[in-house]
Amino acid sequence: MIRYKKLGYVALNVRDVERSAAFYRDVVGFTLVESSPSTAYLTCSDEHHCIMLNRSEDPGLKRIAMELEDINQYEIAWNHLSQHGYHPFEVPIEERAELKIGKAFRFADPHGAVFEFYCGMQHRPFRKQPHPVNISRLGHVILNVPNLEQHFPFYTDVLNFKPSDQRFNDKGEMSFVWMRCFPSPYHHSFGFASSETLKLQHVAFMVADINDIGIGYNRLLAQDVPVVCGPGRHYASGSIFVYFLDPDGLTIEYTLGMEEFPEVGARPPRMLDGAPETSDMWRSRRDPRMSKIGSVELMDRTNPLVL
Ligand SMILES: CC(C)c1ccc(C(=O)O)c(O)c1O
Ligand SMILES: [Fe+2]
Repeated sequence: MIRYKKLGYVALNVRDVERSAAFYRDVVGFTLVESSPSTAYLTCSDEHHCIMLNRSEDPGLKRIAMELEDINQYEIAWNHLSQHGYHPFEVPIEERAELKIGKAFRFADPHGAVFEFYCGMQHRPFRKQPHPVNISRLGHVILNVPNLEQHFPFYTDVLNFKPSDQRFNDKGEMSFVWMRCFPSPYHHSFGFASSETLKLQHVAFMVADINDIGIGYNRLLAQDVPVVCGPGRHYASGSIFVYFLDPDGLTIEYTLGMEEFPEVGARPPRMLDGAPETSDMWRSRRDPRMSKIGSVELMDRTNPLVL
């Protein structure tokens, strides 16, 4: 089965790369590594990037990139996906050189969303730029997806994601699942919400301590950034959160603290209640603009190399 190091980076489509790069650097707390009118790379560690911004008229998710545990996983993952009828294709060396990543391939999940699996990213011998909010890592990506229950086995059996918790509706259908990319310990790197349409619901960044939540929240308010929910506390992972909107209206979450799972002997997934307290034990108000914007770019099957 496929083994991962982590959720590696998220590629977002934004209308104005320069505007968004400045927002993610100055407001959110990332270090800007490289920027052009078409693409920007930002980081929160000594790796080259954990966010890539791509110019597009349709803001949302371009792709999700997972770092495999090691080079041995490349062939294992390639073969496994091929055997299950998903058709991986290699990322050409010129593009890998731009992305500063090792061997990599891409494929589309059952909804058409683009995943990239790569082996290692260049490290930079620089410290990150000091910022009042200390972001420690890319946390998770949540997608709204149609036919969740039907496609759930793709994420468990093919991708080897493990469910940490699930929620069911009154009809007994799965309405939400939080999943970790094995053997990453974090409660979830992905969440899938049952929905009529495919959409990026939000992207979360983990911060270092409670002061980052408080300082970050007050900075968002002071800079007139729409805070759309929180501060609050999730029941599932136990994390403390604040959600806000980026310049395109994409929903971003600062999150702190998350249950961690051992590789062996992890607790089974829980069935969680559908009450609002499951989402937020503190019951903070949710702004209707939350998670309204966020297209998911689909795999261009006619010309995969342009992705
Ligand atoms: C309300 C959203 C979908 C949600 C719920 C729970 C958690 C968590 O337990 O960490 C999240 O991160 C969420 O974004
Ligand atoms: Fe979240």
